[in-house]
Amino acid sequence: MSLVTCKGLSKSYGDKQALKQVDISLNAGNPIALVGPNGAGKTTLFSLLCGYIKPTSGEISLLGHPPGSAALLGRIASLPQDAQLDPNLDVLTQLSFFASLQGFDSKAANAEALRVLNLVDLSDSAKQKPKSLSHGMAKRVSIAQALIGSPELVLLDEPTAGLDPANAKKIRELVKSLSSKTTFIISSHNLDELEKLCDQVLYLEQGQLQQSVSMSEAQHEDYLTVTMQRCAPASLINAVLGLADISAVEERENNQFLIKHNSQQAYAIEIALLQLFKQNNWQYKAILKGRTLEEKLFS
Ligand SMILES: Nc1ncnc2c1ncn2[C@@H]1O[C@H](COP(=O)(O)OP(=O)(O)OP(=O)(O)O)[C@@H](O)[C@H]1O
Repeated sequence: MSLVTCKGLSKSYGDKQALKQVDISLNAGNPIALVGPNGAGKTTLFSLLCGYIKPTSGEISLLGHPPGSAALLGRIASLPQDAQLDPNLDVLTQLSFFASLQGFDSKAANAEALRVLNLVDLSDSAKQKPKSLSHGMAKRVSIAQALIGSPELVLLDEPTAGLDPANAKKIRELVKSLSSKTTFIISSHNLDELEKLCDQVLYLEQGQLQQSVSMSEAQHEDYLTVTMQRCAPASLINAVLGLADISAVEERENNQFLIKHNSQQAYAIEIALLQLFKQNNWQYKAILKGRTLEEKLFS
């Protein structure tokens, strides 16, 4: 069964049309990215999926049910961009309360709250009140809240925004580790992060779904992306262009080069590149099959 289906989905706020005729069909599986510039309609789409707001026109089905239906209780959850914790209740009490709203009895609700706190590595903070938590810890508590009841679908609106790299990494690892049972849809402006996590990327712009990119297809593309330590770009470009089956080499930021080839066997190009680097004593940082997400979306 399709996890999420949207047909002709539109949403207007007064005369501002935030979403325009969006069609989406998503299946359960690896995390899915939702990308787009500020104001593109990402939060509006999440709010519609959660049933917080109603579409102006069009249809939405989640696991075969309309948003907000009782059949979805505990099966879908979200981390809103501006998620707030109750300042008066300690973390464990509020998570237990949310678990009890899902039907857990008091003992099970407590156990479930501890389970999700453990998932976000905050068991030791169970008795803390939100004001004593750092921004990163508070975000992790909100993510824990979204994980109560092990939902099948979790919508994360900018889950790592404002987090330091170590906390952001923890969130990514958590998402990865839960991905076999839960499908995450993640809205973020951090393309590097999404690239690490997601297989499919939805790109919204001015309320319209402009692209749906599959990251796994990248491996079948005729591109390699090479990031060098330090090098003379002109020499590198000339030398790579001199290899067999190379049709173009373009320089990008930070010593990154996009290499387009027309070989059926990408590995032959990789070997030739490594030999070239050795001959010239050039050090590389990374070789990526295909193009980066940024390249796919914006070039
Ligand atoms: N409650 C509202 N009333 C009026 N206009 C709104 C409302 N919510 C959103 N909008 C408008 O709808 C458009 C889409 O907003 P939305 O918040 O969905 O974008 P977004 O992609 O999530 O942006 P960001 O990346 O900045 O979070 C914007 O032009 C925004 O100003």
